[in-house]
Amino acid sequence: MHDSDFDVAGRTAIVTGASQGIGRAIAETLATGGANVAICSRSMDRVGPVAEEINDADDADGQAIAVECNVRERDQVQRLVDETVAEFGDIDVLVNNAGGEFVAPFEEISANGWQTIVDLNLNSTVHCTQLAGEVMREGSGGIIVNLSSVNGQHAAPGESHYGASKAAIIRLTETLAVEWAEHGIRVNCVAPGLIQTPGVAETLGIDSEAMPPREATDRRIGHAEEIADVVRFLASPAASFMNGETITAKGVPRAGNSMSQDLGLED
Ligand SMILES: CCC/C=C/C(=O)SCCNC(=O)CCNC(=O)[C@H](O)C(C)(C)COP(=O)([O-])OP(=O)([O-])OC[C@H]1O[C@@H](n2cnc3c(N)ncnc32)[C@H](O)[C@@H]1OP(=O)([O-])[O-]
Ligand SMILES: NC(=O)C1=CN([C@@H]2O[C@H](COP(=O)(O)OP(=O)(O)OC[C@H]3O[C@@H](n4cnc5c(N)ncnc54)[C@H](OP(=O)(O)O)[C@@H]3O)[C@@H](O)[C@H]2O)C=CC1
Repeated sequence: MHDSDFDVAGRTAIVTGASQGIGRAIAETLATGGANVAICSRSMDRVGPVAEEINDADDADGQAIAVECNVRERDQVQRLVDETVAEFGDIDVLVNNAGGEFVAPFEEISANGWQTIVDLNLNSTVHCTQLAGEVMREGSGGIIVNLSSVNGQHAAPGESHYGASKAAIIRLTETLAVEWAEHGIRVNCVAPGLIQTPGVAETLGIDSEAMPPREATDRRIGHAEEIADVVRFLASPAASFMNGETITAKGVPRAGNSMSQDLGLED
């Protein structure tokens, strides 16, 4: 009989952008599964308490450290990598989660506005992957999970900069899966649909108290934990034959078939 192995216990994972939302849920899920997590955000005041909560939780076997790191700054990413190795000895898993956007028509996005979103989503993923990847290539390999978006798979008005950066992450994932296979590194991607997070709540004013449960299959917004569970699968031996893939997790969108309808950008 085959016994599936979804175990992440004893692994060391970096999760970027983990002070709230999807990143926080990923860190908590991996730590509950016994992984040690190095989590970062731009503010120690915001990410520090998340690490404390993980370390104090009875149901989380893994340990957490918090690092203040703006992933747009390569030297700060190097510090994140160095502090992770100093604390836990290695890096087995990298989750490139930090990201964000503003919604604006293409003609209204300034050169700096475009650069900001490409830096935040794509170039940050490059910095983290190159610097953590160096540790993985010199060691015994590793697993990289990137956060794209359904807006990286399909067009949505107001999302040209975000969509382009998230689409590029999908192609980067596919390319690195091929280039780094010989180093024992698997690289995969998750493309979430609309997920209830503080970032989205702020943008769309969605009330988290009114969230339908995970069991609900009809049109709804997703829970951050529903993305975290996909990441945990990709970070586990159960996903050993997954490489260069993008898993879409979008349920049935609330307003129809696209996130832009949810955002009121399309009829
Ligand atoms: C929502 C559904 C899909 C979900 C996706 C998610 O990721 S969900 C969760 C994700 N959560 C979030 O996304 C969190 C919410 N978003 C944010 O925190 C920020 O908007 C940011 C991270 C995107 C940029 O922050 P920052 O402090 O680094 O940047 P800054 O303020 O210094 O501006 C830099 C440039 O951008 C320009 N610009 C900025 N806004 C607009 C606009 N509305 N219109 C036009 N332009 C705009 C600004 O004018 C400036 O250019 P300028 O004038 O110098 O030529
Ligand atoms: N929510 C959704 O519907 C969807 C989200 N996604 C993607 O999932 C990821 C997480 O989104 P979500 O949880 O909603 O986002 P939130 O805005 O709720 O949280 C973003 C997290 O990233 C951190 N962060 C932002 N900028 C930086 C930076 N420069 N350096 C380090 N950390 C940073 C924030 O921490 P702090 O402010 O403390 O720095 C925060 O912890 C993003 O990549 C997003 O594009 C994709 C599809 C849909």
